[in-house]
Amino acid sequence: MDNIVYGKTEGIKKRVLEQLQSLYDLHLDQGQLISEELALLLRDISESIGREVSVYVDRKGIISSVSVGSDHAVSLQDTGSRRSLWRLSGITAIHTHPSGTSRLSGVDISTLKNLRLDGMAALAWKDAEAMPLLSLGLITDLTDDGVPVAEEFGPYSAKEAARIPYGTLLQTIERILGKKTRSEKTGKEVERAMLVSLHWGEDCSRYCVEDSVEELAQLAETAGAIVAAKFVQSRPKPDPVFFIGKGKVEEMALFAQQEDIDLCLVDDDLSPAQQRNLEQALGVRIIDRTGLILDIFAKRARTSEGKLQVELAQLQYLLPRIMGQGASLSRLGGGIGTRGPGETKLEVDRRRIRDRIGFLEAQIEKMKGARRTQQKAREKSRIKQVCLVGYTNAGKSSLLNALTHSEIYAENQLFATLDPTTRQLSLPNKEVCTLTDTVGFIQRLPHQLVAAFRSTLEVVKGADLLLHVIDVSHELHEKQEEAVLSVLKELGVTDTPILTVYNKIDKLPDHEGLKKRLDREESLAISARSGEGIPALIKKIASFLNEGKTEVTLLIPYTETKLSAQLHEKATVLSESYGEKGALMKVRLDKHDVKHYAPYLKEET
Ligand SMILES: Nc1nc2c(ncn2[C@@H]2O[C@H](COP(=O)(O)OP(=O)(O)OP(=O)(O)O)[C@@H](O)[C@H]2O)c(=O)[nH]1
Ligand SMILES: [Mg+2]
Repeated sequence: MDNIVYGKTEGIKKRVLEQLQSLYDLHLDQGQLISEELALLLRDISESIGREVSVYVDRKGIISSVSVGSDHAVSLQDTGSRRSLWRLSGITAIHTHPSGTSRLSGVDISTLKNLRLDGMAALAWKDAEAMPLLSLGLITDLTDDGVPVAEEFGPYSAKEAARIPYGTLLQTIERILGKKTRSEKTGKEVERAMLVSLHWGEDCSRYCVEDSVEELAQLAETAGAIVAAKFVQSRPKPDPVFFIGKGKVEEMALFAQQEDIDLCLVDDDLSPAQQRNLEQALGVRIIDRTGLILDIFAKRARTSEGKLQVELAQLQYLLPRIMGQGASLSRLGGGIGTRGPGETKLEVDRRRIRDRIGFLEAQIEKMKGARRTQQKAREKSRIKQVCLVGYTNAGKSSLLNALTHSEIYAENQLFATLDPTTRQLSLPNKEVCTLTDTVGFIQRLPHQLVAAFRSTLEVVKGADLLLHVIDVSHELHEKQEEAVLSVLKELGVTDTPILTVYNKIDKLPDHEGLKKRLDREESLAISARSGEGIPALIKKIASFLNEGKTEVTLLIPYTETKLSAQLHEKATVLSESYGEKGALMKVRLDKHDVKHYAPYLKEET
């Protein structure tokens, strides 16, 4: 550093110039606005030359430039330290008003705003011996268009100014500005969340605590929150009052305050009392794992049946939590953002919630009836039903798209799909089947949801074949696979044949090894993205659905037109030609149906 003094330095005595240069050697304490020493030096130099003197100080307290004259911007041009849109420049300007008050001028304020300075301070004094007074300008807000809003504080004596907790003040301001910018970007307030996961007991056989908290973070982001911190604690068992230990509670309460946290997500299910106690101790909203998943479901539900089911699950979750809850009732129910059962619904008492639950159950029951009828019709139509199941984000919807050339919603989000979507899939052997996409599963899927979605998930039960999609590129795919199988069991799906489909092989560095390992009959490696393995999968589905079928040629006399109509309905007619004696039909049908047509069987030639 050459200790350059910028600005109008002509005619300044060498002694004073040296004084100006020596300003570079002064360091402020980190987080300090000004020191008395600096204030007095600036006063003395400014008095002796009768001009303004400015210094720029960075966040570490180092003086990065010194200039003379009123052109503030001169030496700031090359600082280039504006870090991101909503951040301040990290530079504070301190300058003198040699003949006037410390009040900031219009130019001072606009420089503050234009350069997004941390602060703009002006010093003035009554006479050469007097203690300087300091006024401080800060950007404290942004307009809706993102224009900085400045405020002036002070004047303070130099002594007082030296004691302002300037660093903390700036952090707070940046947080406010940051929040404002984020919410402008997304059009809604983005909430800052801290996560906590408790490791207790010995059981780490399923998801380990770190993996689980990682998944919780993904869920939180899916729900639209920003994850500010993850806490993990080990304990022999949960604390009955707070769930986590008291020390952790204190640590997190402090963190919440310092970091402007809006909510705390707990990677477990809390008792209503624990939830209340934690909420009071931490001073932020508490959402437990089930609450969070319900929240995401609420956001995703599209069809009226899906919405009813989510509301039912939410109310059942809420019911035990609203006993004697006055003020915090509405807070408990709301999820991230403004979802959850609406405020008005939350204000009704338990009895009315019960009524609503009864109503929802009845509605869902009615829809179930309609669904059953559809299901029966499908079963009768002998069109085979294939159903996609798998862990959330495994690529079920992407696979449905790849197989049926559709464009249903597939996203790198947890629970992108809630409502089942059915498409027709044409198979090579002239057959068609239906392919249904379903909601993704997750480890420890809330039981309220399993119950509420039972009727939707009945398509899984009624399927002829399940394609279990696994994201083989995921570190924990084996645990995810187990989780899916256990939810299937919970749903009572035990007899349906399962074809295991290892997806996303394009993400694996080497998948030849995997393909070799998959010599099990009922598994397959594919990439829904690149299309690799899709033709093989289609073939496999076809042969699976045709198991127990056989192809025969029948000669149906013209007197038996009823029979040929029946064949068109029950079997797949591969070819048909008309001869003298009747219709020659090549058909594929269930082996045990062949006997019904025995008299008409024609020997293969
Ligand atoms: N690289 C790669 N990415 C894939 C593949 N299949 C799916 N994806 C991506 O994985 C993410 C999840 O895909 P989806 O099809 O939405 O997954 P899903 O199983 O339907 O998820 P949910 O509906 O949330 O349960 C998306 O970002 C897809 O683009 C694949 O074969 N390779
Ligand atoms: Mg999906």
